Formats: sequence, structure tokens, C-alpha cells
Amino acid sequence: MTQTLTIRRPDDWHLHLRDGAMLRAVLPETTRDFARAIIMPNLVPPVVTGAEAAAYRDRILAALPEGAAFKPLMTLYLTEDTDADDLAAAHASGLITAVKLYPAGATTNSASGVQNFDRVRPVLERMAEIGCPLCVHGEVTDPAVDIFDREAVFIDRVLDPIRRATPGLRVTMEHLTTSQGVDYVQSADQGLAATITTHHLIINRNAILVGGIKPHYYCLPVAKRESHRLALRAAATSGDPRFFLGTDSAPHTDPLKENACGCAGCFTATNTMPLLAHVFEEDDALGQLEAFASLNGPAHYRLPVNEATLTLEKTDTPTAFPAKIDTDDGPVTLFDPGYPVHWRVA
Ligand SMILES: NC(=O)N[C@@H](CC(=O)O)C(=O)O
Ligand SMILES: [Zn+2]
Ligand SMILES: [Zn+2]
Repeated sequence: MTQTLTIRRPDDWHLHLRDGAMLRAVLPETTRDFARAIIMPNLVPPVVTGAEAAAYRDRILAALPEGAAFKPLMTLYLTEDTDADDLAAAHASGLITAVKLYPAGATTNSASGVQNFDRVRPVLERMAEIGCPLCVHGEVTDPAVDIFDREAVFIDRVLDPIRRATPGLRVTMEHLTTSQGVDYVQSADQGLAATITTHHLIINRNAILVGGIKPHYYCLPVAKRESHRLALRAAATSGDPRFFLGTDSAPHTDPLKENACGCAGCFTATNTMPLLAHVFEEDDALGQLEAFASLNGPAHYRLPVNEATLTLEKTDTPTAFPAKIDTDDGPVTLFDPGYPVHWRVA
């Protein structure tokens, strides 16, 4: 017997496509199921100016598979030297959808990020004025703060002060990993939302550390203890419009993951929709999957929902996902939930 679920075509509100050979290899994994994605700007060097975003968008469009209907939603990487006029022009022309704040050193390719948050205040004020949303990697980089506490501390030390100082600024907390994050988002009646990744709904920190170190489960913010995963699951499956899907699918080649200093990032573009169907079904919330993956994100970004649809089907045989995607840079291991999944995209 086959069970099916048809939803409006989903969007991915947090995606790493990289560039060059990696871009060409991973882009079809997203365009197969998703209509749009917020494209993260943490290339080396980062996408800082409107001109750089336009050039990157053109490289993405040139790499699109034949016939793919996919719109990359571009972002700028906020630095202490960001030119507010250039940003405003890129936003006004529709070139960019949002601006991304990385605390310097917080994650992969964040060296050019912000060290002194006071120095970006004028740009944030301009963004509030023109209605350009801010996406935030919410972790402090203070070496004295435990890595498992860095999101919660960021909310108190950095994010809440920024939001109070910049009323009207619309913020997306990216890849939420803690119950404190869930509580903070729920405490705001406007201007704050959060993306939640596929993998943070599935793994807790044991996946990384029990029975040997598992580099393919290492990402930032690092997965937390089980109570946090359960809080994320409850938020994602609740239908609350402030929570929506951002896969944070972040490809690194196997040699860079399986390394004495392995890169952070889980690659989930290929199997996200079947995994989400599994997760939502497990929580008796299949009826909320469309809100999480296809409705809440467009509402936050003030964009129309997709007219096209996506059908998921559940079959008796487990779905066979590839273990790895081949790229000309090397293999990229696909996120493995650790259990069989019977859902697939029809
Ligand atoms: N999430 C990750 O672990 N890695 C991302 C960066 C990021 O989103 O923080 C990457 O670019 O590889
Ligand atoms: Zn991040
Ligand atoms: Zn990311």
C-alpha cells in the first residue's frame, strides 16, 4: 500500500551551494525538490557586494540542470566595511533577499565576519528602514564560552541587544539548535523567526560522539542534548509560522570531513523531504509539513508561496538514497539518519 502526501513545492531558507565543481554537483540535489533557496554567501572570498552577488547568481543560473525551475535568493555577507548604499541598491533591485551576519570565526568561512557589532549598527538601521531581513549565525565566539552554550549566550549578549537597538529589523535566527532559541523566538511577537535544519530534528550530540567520533554528524551550531532536539521537533511540527525549513545543507568533501580537523557541515539536500516526512509522521504532524517546508518561510520573507506541488509517497520498501554524491572535487557523504526511511519524492 502506498500512502501519498502532496504539498506546495517547498523552499530551502538556508543553503550552501559553494562554487565551481561543487556547485555543479550539488545544485541538482536541491533543484529536484525545491523551488527556491536562500543562498549562503560564505564563499572564499565571501559575497560582500551587490556586484559579487550578481556574479554568483549568474554562476548558479548557468549551472542549473536543463529545465529546472529554481530561483536562487541571494544574500550578502555582512562585514564591518559593508557599504549601506550598495546593500540598499541590491535590495531595491530585487538582487538580494537578505543579508547574513556571521560573528567572525564562528563557523566555516567566517573569518571576514563581524567582530565589533557596534560597527555594523548603521547598516542594520538602514536594513530596518528598507525592510531587508537579517539572517544570523547565532553563536558567540568567546573562547571562555562552552561550545554547547554558544547559541544561548549569543541570544543574551548579542542578538537581543541588537533587536532592541534596531526596532523594525526583521531577523531570522539560522539553524536553531536549543530550547533557549525556541523560547526566544516564541517570545517575540514580530520581526523574529528561525530556520530549523533536517539534521537537528533527527540527531542529538550522541550521534557525533558515542561509539567513536562520527565526523559526518558534526556541524555548527553543534547538535545539543536530546531535550533540545525535542524542543526543536515540537516547534517545527507545531505549525507556528515563526519556524520553517532551512536545511543548512553544507557539502564538504570526505577528505575534509574525515580529518584530524574536520569541517563543520551536514549534506542533506538529497534526502531532506523524505526525512522530514518521516519525522513529521512520527510526531503525528504530517498535516503541518506543508506549513514548515512551504508556507511559513515565504510569509516571513514576504514572498508568494509556490504554485507547483511536490508529492511524497510512503512505500513498503525503504528508500535507497545514495551514500555519497560524486563531485569533481571528491565525494560528499549524504546525511544518514541511522534508520530506514520509507518516504520518497514521487
Ligand atoms: N553549518 C555548518 O556546519 N557549516 C556551514 C556554515 C554554517 O552554516 O554555519 C558551512 O558553510 O559549511
Ligand atoms: Zn551558520
Ligand atoms: Zn549554513
